[in-house]
Amino acid sequence: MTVERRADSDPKGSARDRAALEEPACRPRSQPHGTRTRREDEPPTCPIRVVILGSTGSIGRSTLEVLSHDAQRDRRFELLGLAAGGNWAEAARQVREHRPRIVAMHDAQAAQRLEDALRTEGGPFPGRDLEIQAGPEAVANLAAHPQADRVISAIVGAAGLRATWAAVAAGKLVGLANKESLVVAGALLTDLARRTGATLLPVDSEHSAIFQALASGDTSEVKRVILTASGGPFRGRSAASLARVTPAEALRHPTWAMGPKITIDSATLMNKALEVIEARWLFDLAPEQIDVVVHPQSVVHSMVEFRDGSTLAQLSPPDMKLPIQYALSHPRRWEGPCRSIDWTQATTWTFEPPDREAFPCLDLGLRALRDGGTAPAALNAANEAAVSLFLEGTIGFNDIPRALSAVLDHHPYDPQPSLDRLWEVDAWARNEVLRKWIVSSTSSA
Ligand SMILES: NC(=O)C1=CN([C@@H]2O[C@H](COP(=O)(O)OP(=O)(O)OC[C@H]3O[C@@H](n4cnc5c(N)ncnc54)[C@H](OP(=O)(O)O)[C@@H]3O)[C@@H](O)[C@H]2O)C=CC1
Ligand SMILES: CC(=O)[C@@H](O)[C@H](O)COP(=O)(O)O
Ligand SMILES: [Mn+2]
Repeated sequence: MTVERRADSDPKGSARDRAALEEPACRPRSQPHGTRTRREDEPPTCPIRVVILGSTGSIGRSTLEVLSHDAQRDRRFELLGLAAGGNWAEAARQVREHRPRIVAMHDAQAAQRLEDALRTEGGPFPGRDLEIQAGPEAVANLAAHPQADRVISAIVGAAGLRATWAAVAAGKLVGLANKESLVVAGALLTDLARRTGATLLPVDSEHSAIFQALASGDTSEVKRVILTASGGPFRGRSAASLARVTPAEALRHPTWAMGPKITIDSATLMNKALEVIEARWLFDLAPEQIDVVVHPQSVVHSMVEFRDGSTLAQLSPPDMKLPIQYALSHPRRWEGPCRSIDWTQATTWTFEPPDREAFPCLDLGLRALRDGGTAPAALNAANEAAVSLFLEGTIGFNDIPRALSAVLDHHPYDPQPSLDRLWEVDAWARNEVLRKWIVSSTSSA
């Protein structure tokens, strides 16, 4: 019998069950951030009102699939609101199918197009059944909505920080996919969570795996965590052979279907660099306690090695709906749309060290983590700018790490930046990449 069933039949559960449910998010006994609140100590009260930030993206759409599956069975979730950037057509489709009460579009014109489309096509009627809001403040307000029980933060890039910040400031349970929030402002965001009682529940598959494996222990008992990396589409290739790879080739991820920015990050291994920094803040680990191993099958999502020599891992077929659902149901586990591993099939899982020469972004991330202060924010902004330039064909694949290295060498370092300072450095780094790399690519053309 599972803990879940016991707790259902006896609302108070056994002493052991109650202790299990009292484990706070991300730091089973000694929290890295967030103070334990009564809300976290208890199983979620249904229906759980959900807000999805970045609903039109890959994680956003997977979250809606989790909610759809639930709507046909258990009705444990209720969709309160959606936020997106500019894709009004997808937002309109989502509104018709999922009937949120609020939609916030970052782009004001997109909000108007959405409203026009819904008025002409029928369905939820703007102003009566549906509130449509526009602009970055509307997105942040939705993230902090008083009726939101859980907020899935899945806007891509540093652009997601403002809404993540608003949700954390409002003391929410935040399912965090937007790793860049922690990369840019990990110290400030986790400090804010500690003060407001907010909880960051990892959605990123590796961090969800670590979080799940940690349930049996305590971060003070952890020797190290090992993040798995697929190795991306160019695993096994030399640096020289990567010089002329195209965006289309880099977008062909071997195991995951994701948005374009994170897919390029996977190809450069920058995604793993960002994830090392994310793990540092989620689990309050020293940089030396975070390792990376390449596991091309993406079934073992990460491992925790404890002091006694035991290693625990979390395994499942590669499908983001599982960590998303766990961030929505934690501390419970519910039936959902994900299948489990088929143990009747002969299979081989392999592990190998990452190639740090061909993929220098990994070590650039470690360098930024060790430097601390503004370094990770500068690195992240430079990466966002460089990935955009690569995707539009302006720079080559190997120019991405070159651009990041140049920004780390020259950025105006501040060891203890305020949030405003971090935004200044973010703008400086983007500008630096555009200035230097666009000028050099046009002069060499
Ligand atoms: N995809 C995955 O499997 C995984 C993703 N992640 C992380 O989750 C986040 C989202 O990734 P993914 O879903 O792949 O990205 P996508 O590119 O697929 O989606 C990005 C979403 O962000 C929205 N958006 C962009 N800018 C803004 C803005 N300024 N205000 C409001 N919304 C905005 C987009 O809206 P619109 O399209 O309407 O403009 C879209 O809904 C990233 O941080 C990524 O690293 C982590 C682990 C796995
Ligand atoms: C699904 C997920 O969590 C991604 O961050 C994934 O890890 C990307 O794959 P890589 O391991 O190739 O970076
Ligand atoms: Mn990941």
